[in-house]
Amino acid sequence: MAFVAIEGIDGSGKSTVILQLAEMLPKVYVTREPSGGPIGRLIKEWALKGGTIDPHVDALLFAADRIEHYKREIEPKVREGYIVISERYIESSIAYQGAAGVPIDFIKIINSAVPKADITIILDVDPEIAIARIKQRGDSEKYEHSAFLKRVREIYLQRAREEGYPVVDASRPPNVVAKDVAEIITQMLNYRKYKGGNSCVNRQQ
Ligand SMILES: Nc1ncnc2c1ncn2[C@@H]1O[C@H](COP(=O)(O)OP(=O)(O)OP(=O)(O)O)[C@@H](O)[C@H]1O
Ligand SMILES: Cc1cn([C@H]2C[C@H](O)[C@@H](COP(=O)(O)O)O2)c(=O)[nH]c1=O
Repeated sequence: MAFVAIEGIDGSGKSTVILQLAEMLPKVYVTREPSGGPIGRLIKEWALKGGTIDPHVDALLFAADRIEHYKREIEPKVREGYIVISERYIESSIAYQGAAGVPIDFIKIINSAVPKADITIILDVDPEIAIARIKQRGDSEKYEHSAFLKRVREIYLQRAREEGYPVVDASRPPNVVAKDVAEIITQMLNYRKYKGGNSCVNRQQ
């Protein structure tokens, strides 16, 4: 049916919003990156725990995980008629590995084996708020530092301007954020229907 990517810095509220979207929209399949596959597990258990020595390696691992994830899980579920909602996709690599110093053209090339999501939505929040939320949650990962997340946020916002991605103010209460995101998805899906057929909103990189 359609493939939606929900993006944003750590602690922006992606998991919280996606849980609510699954109640608000019909026939939703929820997934995330890093995926639950072997490369995703390697990322979670090794790369995100500080195992890699160069951010190009992170970029390559995330791209490899994504290709497997898209071909094994996302594409089949879209074909079965689901609205597939992924927490993170290509824009996460552009924002995080870009902020870590990997050239964006390199990231685009290694991700060129998979299409862009039909709909990409950025949840935007000040990194200080996000960090406070993460601290409350009680765990902390490699990228969860204010200065780094500021750079990640800037790249997300720049990409939103360039690509026309909707940006949602995620500093508001979760149910308000989820309602906005559900409305954007519904409107974009209706527009797609009106334009005719199942063609995707944007498939180029
Ligand atoms: N809109 C909100 N207002 C206040 N707190 C929120 C909001 N959304 C989420 N939270 C809380 O902030 C914390 C992080 O939320 P969540 O896990 O949904 O973020 P995330 O973007 O998925 O984070 P990560 O990328 O690190 O997995 C959780 O404790 C959650 O309850
Ligand atoms: C897909 C992807 C993820 N990351 C980073 C972003 C987060 O810090 C972690 C994922 O963990 P979370 O459960 O979402 O907190 O990985 C990245 O740097 N590049 C990527 O492509």
